Amino acid sequence: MISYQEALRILLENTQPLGTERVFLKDAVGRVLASSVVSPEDRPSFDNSAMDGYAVISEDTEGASEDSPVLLKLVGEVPAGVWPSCKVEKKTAVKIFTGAPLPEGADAVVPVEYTQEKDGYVVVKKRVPAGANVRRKGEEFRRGEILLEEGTTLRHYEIALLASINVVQVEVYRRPRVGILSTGDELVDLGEEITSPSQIRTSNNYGLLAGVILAGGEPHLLGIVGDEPVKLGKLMKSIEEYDVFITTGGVSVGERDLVKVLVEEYGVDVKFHKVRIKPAKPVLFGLKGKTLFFGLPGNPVSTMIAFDLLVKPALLKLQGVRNHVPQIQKATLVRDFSRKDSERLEFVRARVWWEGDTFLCDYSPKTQSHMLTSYVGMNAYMIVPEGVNTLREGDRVDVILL
Ligand SMILES: Nc1nc2c(c(=O)[nH]1)N[C@H]1C(S)=C(S)[C@@H](COP(=O)(O)OP(=O)(O)OC[C@H]3O[C@@H](n4cnc5c(N)ncnc54)[C@H](O)[C@@H]3O)O[C@H]1N2
Ligand code: MOO
Repeated sequence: MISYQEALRILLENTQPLGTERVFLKDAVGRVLASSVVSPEDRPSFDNSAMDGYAVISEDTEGASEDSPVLLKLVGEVPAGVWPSCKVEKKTAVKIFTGAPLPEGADAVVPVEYTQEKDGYVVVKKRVPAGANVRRKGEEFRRGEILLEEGTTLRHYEIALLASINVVQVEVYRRPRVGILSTGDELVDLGEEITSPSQIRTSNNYGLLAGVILAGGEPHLLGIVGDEPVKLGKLMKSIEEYDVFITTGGVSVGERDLVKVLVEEYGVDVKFHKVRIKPAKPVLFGLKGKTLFFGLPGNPVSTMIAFDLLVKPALLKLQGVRNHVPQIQKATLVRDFSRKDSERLEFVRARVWWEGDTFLCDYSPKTQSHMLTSYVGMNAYMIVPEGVNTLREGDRVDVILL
């Protein structure tokens, strides 16, 4: 059985970014840039005021204070959006508003709070050095400068920046199309009637749907199949219509475990089956043509963990995200943890929080792989290394934020 690191390596080696497309900026939220964006202009594009106040020649304010103010003649006014028609000359000032272009001759702005207007003059009660409260042309960035690198995920900050340089459409990686299929004779879909006490409600396909959306993919629910070879065969033949195909259940060692048989019958080239992780040990990964095929274990927590640790990094890499591997942080454990079996790297649902300047970690009392409530109120996985049975209060532990 291979380690998680080895599984991740094999998976990412077989995962390459998808093609690209152009989308309108308003549809690009959460998408990943497929080419770097270069600025077509300087920002600011002209010298302008950072404050409401008076544009002045800084030297004219020399020595100005509350007790000995200086008097400057008011020669005009520039609101934002208007190009100044007046000039600032020695011993004069121009009334100016935030964002308005700095008139010729001025090199500083006195905020309105330190002034008083009187009979066509401004009383200046504070000295301002050259450049004070002025936003210089090109001080933020220059025309021709790379503003956003290829591989950047577009959050609201990047969308605002792109709008500010008039990017109407943007080149992004295609979203992965993800087929999601639940297998199991015992499963009953949402809203359908349970007709026998041995049946259970499906949750994996809906959990995966949500996970795929949050990871930037486009989920396609393919429903549930039990022991229905014709339906299953038809679905398995459609694998290559998707960039990623996920099944849940039937991947373990039981005689009735379908997926293992199916991958052979339908020509999935299996790259690994079983990883030394807990839960989700029986996870299977392979390729059918260019499609990434994941057989996730049926236990609901195992499905979620296999998704977070393997499927999600692949989805991110398919979209061109640079940092696609789960990021590990350190936290201080607040309570002893112990387990009997130490063969596998274990991912325990946990909660992390700051207390003063210490990042603390506690874990869910529910550690088993059929208990979805083990996620309730939790925001991290606490990682228990292979070969370790006990973690002590005060130990620094590895955590992955959910
Ligand atoms: N003899 C052994 N038995 C098992 C082993 C093993 O090594 N030897 N591994 C165990 C581990 S670990 C896991 S995880 C499970 C995974 O098994 P399968 O992937 O074959 O999953 P199923 O048997 O089909 O189902 C397991 C469990 O999950 C429930 N399930 C399935 N699909 C859904 C769904 N869509 N929504 C909600 N719950 C679902 C199913 O009813 C079962 O309770 O195998 C262990 N066995
Ligand atoms: O790996 Mo199973 O996922 O332990 O429950």
